[in-house]
Amino acid sequence: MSTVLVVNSGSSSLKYQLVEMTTESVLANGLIERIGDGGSAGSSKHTVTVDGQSPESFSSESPIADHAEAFRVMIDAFEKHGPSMKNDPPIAIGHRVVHGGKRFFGPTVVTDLVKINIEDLSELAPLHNPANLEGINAAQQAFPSIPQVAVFDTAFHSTLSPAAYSYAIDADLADKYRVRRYGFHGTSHKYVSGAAAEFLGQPVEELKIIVLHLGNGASACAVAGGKSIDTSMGLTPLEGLVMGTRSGDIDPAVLIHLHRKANLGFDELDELLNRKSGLLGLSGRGDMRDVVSAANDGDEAARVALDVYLHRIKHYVGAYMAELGGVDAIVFTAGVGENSDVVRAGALAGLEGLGISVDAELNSVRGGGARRISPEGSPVAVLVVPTNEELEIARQCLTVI
Ligand SMILES: Nc1ncnc2c1ncn2[C@@H]1O[C@H](COP(=O)(O)OP(=O)(O)O)[C@@H](O)[C@H]1O
Ligand SMILES: CC(=O)OP(=O)(O)O
Ligand SMILES: [Mg+2]
Repeated sequence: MSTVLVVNSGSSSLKYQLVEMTTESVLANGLIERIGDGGSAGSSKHTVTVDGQSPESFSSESPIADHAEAFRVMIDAFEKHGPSMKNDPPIAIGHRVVHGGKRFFGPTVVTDLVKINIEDLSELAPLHNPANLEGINAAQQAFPSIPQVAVFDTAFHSTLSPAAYSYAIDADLADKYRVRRYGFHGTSHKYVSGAAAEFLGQPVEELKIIVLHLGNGASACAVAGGKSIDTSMGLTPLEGLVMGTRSGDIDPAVLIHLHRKANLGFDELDELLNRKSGLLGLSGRGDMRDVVSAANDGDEAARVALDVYLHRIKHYVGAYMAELGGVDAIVFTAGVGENSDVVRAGALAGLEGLGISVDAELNSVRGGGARRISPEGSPVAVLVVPTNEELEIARQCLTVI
């Protein structure tokens, strides 16, 4: 049996999936949360699913100090509940790495030099790259003879033109300090645009698609003929759409103004824009479910937060239609995009003149796989396509080992 283990290490979590590659079926997956959160509760949560089943005994709560320990806990779970990694090891371990800078354009077998480069790029993705590297180190320790493969969020956007990726600042300074737009969530944008084309029964090479990845982090991507031509995140995963706690687009002069007038230093400004802005900053709630329910209850700040969030999405849809010269499909994905009918309807409201509309009944359907939510015969297909970054990472692993 050929399996690939996919590891997605977040700052405080480790998500994993064991995929059988001939059928692309998921043999087991799991989520370990609150790693290193040794505070008052002192417990981390581990949920495992094997063959689609998650009996009570598979979940456990006990403190997990770091990603190395989380990795051991995962291996133990495989030994206890199967499939055993020791008896039947995976042919590769694939890792999500968020920032690949200008060095990595495709899936890459991890060497010491690759690790040095990932570490070097940590300053451009401080919330993500250090955790990704910890996951790689833990996997190498546990399985020294299995190839580790890094799959970068930035890779899919390596097709951006200089017009799309350049900031209009001093060119020498930009070059020296690697300042340009890189884009993120590329593994998701690639998977989702491919799956959307498959759903429509048309070759992706012939389609113009706008993917709206709306999760905790959120980004839009214009995909022409299967290639990313523009995306809303930039040097770091901060630019673009409004997110749970990140501001997205902002006039850079706001920083200078707040530095001078409110006496905020750079670390405070970093913290402000990355962790205390977005939906949280506007309304005191970072989770879209809470924002929508508060807005429904008449909370004015929540209403404004939702409106700013929707306004920004619409702004990018219009921009990307212009860049693509039209659009065949607009695709919603990730936690908010897959689950919130309110966001989907609101983001595309009033665009009927551009051939874009959402059918209220189709939009209200919950769950399931890829589906169409635009009315029959509507010129632009509006779709919901669940993302599967793990499967895409597993597929890409096979291309390099
Ligand atoms: N029914 C829902 N309505 C609105 N938002 C939802 C719903 N279910 C999940 N979400 C949102 O999805 C987000 C998580 O998305 P996800 O793609 O899992 O994020 P990430 O991978 O970045 O952690 C949560 O912050 C939550 O706001
Ligand atoms: C790049 C990024 O923002 O990732 P996430 O949505 O997982 O935070
Ligand atoms: Mg995500």
